[in-house]
Amino acid sequence: MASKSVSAAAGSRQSSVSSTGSIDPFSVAQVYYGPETDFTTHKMSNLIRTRTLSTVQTRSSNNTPDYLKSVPRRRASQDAESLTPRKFLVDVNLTLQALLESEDTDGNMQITIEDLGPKVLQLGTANSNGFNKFDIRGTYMLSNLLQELTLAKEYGRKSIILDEQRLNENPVSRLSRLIRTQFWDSLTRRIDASLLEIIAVDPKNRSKDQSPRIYVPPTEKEQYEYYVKEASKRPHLNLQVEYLPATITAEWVKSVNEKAGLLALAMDHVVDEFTGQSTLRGKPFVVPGGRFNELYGWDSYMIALGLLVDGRVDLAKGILENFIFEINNYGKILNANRSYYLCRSQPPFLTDLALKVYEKTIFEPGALELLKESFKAAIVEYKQVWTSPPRLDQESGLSCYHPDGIGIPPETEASHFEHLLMPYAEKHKLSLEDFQRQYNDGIVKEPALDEYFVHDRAVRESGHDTTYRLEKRCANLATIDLNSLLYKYEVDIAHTIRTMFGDKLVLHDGSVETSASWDRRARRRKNLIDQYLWDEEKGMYFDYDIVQKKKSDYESATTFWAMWAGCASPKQAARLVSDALPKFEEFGGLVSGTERSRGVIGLDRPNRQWDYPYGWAPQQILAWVGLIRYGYEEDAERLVYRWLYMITKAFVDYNGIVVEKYDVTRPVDPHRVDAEYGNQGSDFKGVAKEGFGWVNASYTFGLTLITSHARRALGACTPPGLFYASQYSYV
Ligand SMILES: OC[C@H]1O[C@H](O[C@H]2O[C@H](CO)[C@@H](O)[C@H](O)[C@H]2O)[C@H](O)[C@@H](O)[C@@H]1O
Ligand SMILES: [Ca+2]
Repeated sequence: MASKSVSAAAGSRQSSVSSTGSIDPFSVAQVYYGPETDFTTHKMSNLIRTRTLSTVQTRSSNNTPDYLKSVPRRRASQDAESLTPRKFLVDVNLTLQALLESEDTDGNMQITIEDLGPKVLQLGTANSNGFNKFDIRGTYMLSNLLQELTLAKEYGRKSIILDEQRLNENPVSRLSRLIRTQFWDSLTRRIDASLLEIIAVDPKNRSKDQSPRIYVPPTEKEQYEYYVKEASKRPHLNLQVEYLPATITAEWVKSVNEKAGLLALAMDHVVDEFTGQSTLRGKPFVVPGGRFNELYGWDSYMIALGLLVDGRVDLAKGILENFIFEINNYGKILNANRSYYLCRSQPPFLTDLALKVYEKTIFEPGALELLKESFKAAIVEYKQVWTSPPRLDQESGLSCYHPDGIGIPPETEASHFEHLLMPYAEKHKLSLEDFQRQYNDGIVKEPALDEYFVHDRAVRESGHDTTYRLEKRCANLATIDLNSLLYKYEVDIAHTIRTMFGDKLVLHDGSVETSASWDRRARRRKNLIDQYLWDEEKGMYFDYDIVQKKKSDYESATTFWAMWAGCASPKQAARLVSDALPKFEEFGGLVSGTERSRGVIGLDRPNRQWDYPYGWAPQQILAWVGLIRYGYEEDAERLVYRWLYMITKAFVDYNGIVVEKYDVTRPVDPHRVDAEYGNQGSDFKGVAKEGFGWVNASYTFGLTLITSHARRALGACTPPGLFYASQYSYV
């Protein structure tokens, strides 16, 4: 590990105050509301004065605050005609109070289209010393005002000069700017002392023992000593540092469910800039957000796509290095790095991530070495996780999601299994809580439940937790999703070994890999996918049930993953576009599964979040890339537009909201999802600071796939039907 010196903050933050004292109206909150721009402490008249100033008023009124008395002001009458952007002089607390009182009529600390206020508030201009008033009108501007005031208050500001441009910014520019300059930073974590207070927090942990805990692999002695030392420096944290056993079994994982903890990740040796001593620093990564405050498997891949567009290669690389660490120390890329996820993985995307990071770092020292380490790790993961028992179905040669584990997944929301477990609790005359404990401890035996949880854990490994597609049978399904991803691994490994490593890659155990065997694996898997998963009559792929020995009939948007991976023939791709796509295309993009496949829902059969009518970012991204790969650019662009429109519209109408998933059939409030644990990302007061990882990424990435014309239409919130009707007569 190379020595680096510790730098203070994440790379994207720069001062936006120029030498003349003027501030970029779109600078990050930290700068915009930071001490540099505080005109009450600095005499920064340029912050207030607009450049068109022609006549200066020197007279101060009696109620002019002291800090403004020396400030030159423009002739009041010019404000109304000014072509230059306005600046407002705002008393933060008073304005915030007035704004919430009149506009947040439902009292949820957000200003949305559901609030019934007058939708107008006056602000005084800075040049007139607040005398000339202008209307701030409409939900979008008022909610932006709420967001800005909330931030200003958090930065301790009592008064601010606020650029009108910050309130009426094009929503596409605003959202992509916030993602780029703020959301990624808010979601960035590293596992080390600098962030322990934040990263140790686990809203999913319901165990009695709530002490923060970190588990360290037995071979990482240096990390262990580091954490022990850091824990002793922070006794208030009560951080428990523990070694993991050399062999991790399902029994052991279950045994620590009441002592849940973080799992250590990759670290660098660095020189502490304050002490000059060598120390460790965690490699950064980005969490999904909401209740998900750890490094996730497939979320991270999607997030990395956005990071790479936004120039945050450091973070994408950190994710990659942490994945390699996980494979080398935990045997797999984990569902996420908490103890209760130790037996479980998630959909694999490592080879594609490694190639994308390599493309962006090609001229950096160590780039090829990192690519090599990534591919060595991917081969180990492929062989030991995805194509070994119990995940490999020997008979078909295809793979299934099928993690190990015992008992009830402890990370789920408390009520998730109530409906399922209540009859068992009644049968054993136990309270629900006692039944759960006794069942987990093996005191009461219920083989049917054991079987249920094998599949439930598999559902969670699939990332599609939960859906009627997979319930009660996931471990028996050779899914089109997983097998497409494994095909992509095989193709990537063959190609990379051949073109980058002289057709020879020596693994850590000394074994040698060449491209030929990976070419063969890919060819074989394509044949198996055609044989077991392709339905010629329906023109799409389905999952294959290895026990019932027949295809499932659930229509899932994962059918398009075959196009992403490149394992569909051009003819199959054409059928997917003509026959399957119309089944999934909804107002806001692709729906996870069709309504017909989901079936009737009701009190006894509640909605599942990965079923109709919900749409998820990874489904959109993989389909877009797949469609483009086969030349269906128009279809891809239309789907991108639908998805981005839905996100933008919710962002505009609902106080800057960006959530985990959307109801793609609802044009008005698509963020409203109450299935399972609700929607992550919606629970904020005043201002959203994180969005949600993969949705942020889908936005950033999606914008690279549409024309500038479409981007302009999006900024004007032009509904998809209207936008495409203006372009193509057939829509
Ligand atoms: O706690 C319930 C489940 O939550 C996770 O699943 C959901 O969020 C993940 C993070 O965004 C995402 O990867 C997954 O696709 C979502 O369904 C977690 O992964 C599950 O294991 C967990 O049981
Ligand atoms: Ca409200």
